[in-house]
Amino acid sequence: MKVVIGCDHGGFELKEVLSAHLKDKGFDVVDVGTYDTNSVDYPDIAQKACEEVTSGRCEWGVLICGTGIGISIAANKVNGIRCALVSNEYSAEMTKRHNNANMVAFGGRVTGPDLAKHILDAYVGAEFEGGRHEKRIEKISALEG
Ligand SMILES: O=C(CO)[C@H](O)[C@H](O)[C@H](O)COP(=O)(O)O
Repeated sequence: MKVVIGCDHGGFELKEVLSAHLKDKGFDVVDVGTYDTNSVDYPDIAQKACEEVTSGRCEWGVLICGTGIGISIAANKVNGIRCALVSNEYSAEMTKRHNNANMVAFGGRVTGPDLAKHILDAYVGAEFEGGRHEKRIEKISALEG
């Protein structure tokens, strides 16, 4: 399965860790940058990564900035993207089960690499439940511009 990963300079180190982790788990990882710690603007990276998902080229994606806040705010402006900022395993699991989030965001300056890998695994291992949650997601989509 193809997935996308992207980060700004504040998320670069964690992106390298999570990208390698996803590859170890057998994912085909599309890395849209950034590729070093030079300063970049997270909305540009969010836009590139979201295009991979909304186009259907990638099934879902991971975004990382310093806190995960800016890049998740930017991603959630893109029609069709439901990006959850996750800092614990329960939320990561539930955002797949209830929100069918197609992107998850991390704070590279907030969440350590080992915890981040566990959180990502919780998201990857969960399934969307459908049912009553479908209608709620439809209502989220109806809010899109
Ligand atoms: O968007 C953010 C804050 O919500 C991210 O943490 C950014 O990575 C951060 O703002 C970048 O800050 P910097 O001082 O330019 O490194």
